[in-house]
Amino acid sequence: MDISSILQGGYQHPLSRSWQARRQLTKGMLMYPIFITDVPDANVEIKSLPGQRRWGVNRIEEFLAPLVKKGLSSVILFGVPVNAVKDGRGTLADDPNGPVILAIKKIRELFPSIYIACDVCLCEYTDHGHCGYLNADGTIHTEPSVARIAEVALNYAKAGAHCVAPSDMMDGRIKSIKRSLIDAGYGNRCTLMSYSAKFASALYGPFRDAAGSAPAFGDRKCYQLPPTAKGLARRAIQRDVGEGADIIMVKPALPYLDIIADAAELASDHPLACYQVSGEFATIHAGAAAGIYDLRTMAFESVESMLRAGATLVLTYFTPDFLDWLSE
Ligand SMILES: NCC(=O)CCC(=O)O
Ligand SMILES: [Zn+2]
Ligand SMILES: [Zn+2]
Repeated sequence: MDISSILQGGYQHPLSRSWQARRQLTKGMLMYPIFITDVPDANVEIKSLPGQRRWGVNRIEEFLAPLVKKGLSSVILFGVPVNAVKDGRGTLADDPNGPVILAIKKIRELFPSIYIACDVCLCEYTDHGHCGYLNADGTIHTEPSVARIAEVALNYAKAGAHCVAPSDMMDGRIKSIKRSLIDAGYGNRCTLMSYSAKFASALYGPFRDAAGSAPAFGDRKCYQLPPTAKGLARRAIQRDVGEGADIIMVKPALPYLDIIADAAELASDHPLACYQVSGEFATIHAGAAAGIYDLRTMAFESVESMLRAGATLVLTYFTPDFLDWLSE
């Protein structure tokens, strides 16, 4: 055989196979999405997300302590009001006695090593379930939405969040959040991670069930990106870099690897996150349960593909599993 034909000599050993990766999955790249409810003692199974639960603030220690021991380094918080009454402005989002603010303080106190990010959006807290304020005709009213989202983000920063991550997709919110963080003295104390390219995806189904955030009417297609929209995604990424985002995110992850690769090129000097969303996680579980593949092998393949595309940080419900698998 010709010299130039032979590749297999380069990956015949597990170690030389590991060198083929530009970037290896490590525990520090994993950010774990967690659901905190306003029922302080809650520990409730989320049926649509295998192994995931809604926790009350009083249960955070028992929930996180074993994971911290295994090397958990960061979480992203989602508040789930189940008792309180929602309104049009999402008052519950930054209620000083609401689940997110209380959880930030509790985690800072119990686990000072954990990096705490907070999802910032209004959909879990508004009576209409949309991510911003609405005009009478149901369209998004951008300016007051952005002002309110910036207010919520600042209140999370004041409570001690290391990172605020707006997922609402309102135009101009990155600039507005950055400005309000700086003006309040948090510019150098809080990271701004933008869900820059968040697509209107079928894969959020289990999350809406978990967080109670399904829109009461209509859909999110006028603010989340159309799945076909490579150009809009590239423009959103460039805009958010220009508006002061510290981290860029693409979401969902596996069906949008080309967008991750685009973001790696357009925001090459930024950390790049991707979110393996609820439907991706549930699908991998369902496929494994159906005997299509081995769960662990598929979980690694999915996340390693994201790293190959350019991600440096992965938000995933597989985090507890990876902490086990990466410890072996
Ligand atoms: N802001 C979070 C979502 O919109 C959904 C995430 C998921 O489906 O896991
Ligand atoms: Zn939302
Ligand atoms: Zn959301």
